Amino acid sequence: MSSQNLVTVTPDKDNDEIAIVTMQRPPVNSLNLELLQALSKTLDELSTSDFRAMVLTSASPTVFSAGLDIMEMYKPDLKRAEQFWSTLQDVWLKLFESNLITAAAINGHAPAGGCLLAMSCEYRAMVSGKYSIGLNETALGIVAPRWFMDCMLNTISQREAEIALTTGKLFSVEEALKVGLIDETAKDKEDAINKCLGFIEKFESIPPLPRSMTKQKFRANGVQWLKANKQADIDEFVHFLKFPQVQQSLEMYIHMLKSKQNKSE
Ligand SMILES: CCCCCCCCCCCC/C=C/CC(=O)SCCNC(=O)CCNC(=O)[C@H](O)C(C)(C)COP(=O)(O)OP(=O)(O)OC[C@H]1O[C@@H](n2cnc3c(N)ncnc32)[C@H](O)[C@@H]1OP(=O)(O)O
Repeated sequence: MSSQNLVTVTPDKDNDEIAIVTMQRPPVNSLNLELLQALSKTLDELSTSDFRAMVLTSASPTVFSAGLDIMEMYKPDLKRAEQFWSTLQDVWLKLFESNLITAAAINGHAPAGGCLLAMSCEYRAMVSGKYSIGLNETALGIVAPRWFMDCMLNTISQREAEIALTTGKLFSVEEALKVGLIDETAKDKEDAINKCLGFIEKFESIPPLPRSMTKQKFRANGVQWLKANKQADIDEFVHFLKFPQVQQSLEMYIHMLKSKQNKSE
């Protein structure tokens, strides 16, 4: 699939000022460099378009996004790894600070980087079912970057966030609702999108500029550190990929994911 098709943007059928942004990198929307570049380009285009709101969702029936593509971190080409991390930083900053009203229709699992994308939006509706969402990095033997943590702190309480991050917790849909990691549950993807549209409707009579400036002021503390430390953060990521124990943890995790599949065949 060409990178142009990795993300699609379609106007909502009843309101052409709302963009439905769909990630479609089968099977699980894992965020590789190309998907991140497509998201980054989409966010640039949306920022200069007539759209005033967006709903982020996925074309997969069971996965919103499986997070970062592990293969970008396992035995990586270090130049590509730098570009990968820098693009992830850009996507996060563009989405977290977007002038648009942003909502996530989480139609399946959203671990790690998938949870980051959802938390970067202003509102989350998640389809009920045996899905999970959270920042599970420590369970993989890796450490969520500080700005992932800041993003979680913009969503749930410091205490819940610290326990969730240190334990690598993946929340069930019900647990996520209880701590406020998601705002509402939905019966299916269409219902999740409708709930996002309901959230967006709240701003019907609010002028866009004061709205987005207020949002950005609220979010300024969360982005401050990354903006001041972009290169140091990339260097740390690349340095961290060189640790043998990190590569070993990733290798074990990849085997675990593959053997899980073999068992169910
Ligand atoms: C110690 C020193 C510290 C110094 C600190 C420095 C700080 C540096 C910062 C580093 C931080 C890095 C941050 C990372 C964030 C991330 O996002 S890591 C990714 C985490 N993601 C996951 O854990 C999810 C893994 N996937 C799953 O759990 C499941 O796939 C699913 C629940 C999402 C879906 O399940 P199911 O529908 O049953 O599909 P599967 O059969 O499992 O998968 C299908 C297919 O996709 C492959 N796959 C799944 N996830 C990924 C992925 N994330 N990346 C790449 N590939 C993935 C899976 O292997 C299957 O492949 P095959 O069909 O077998 O080929």
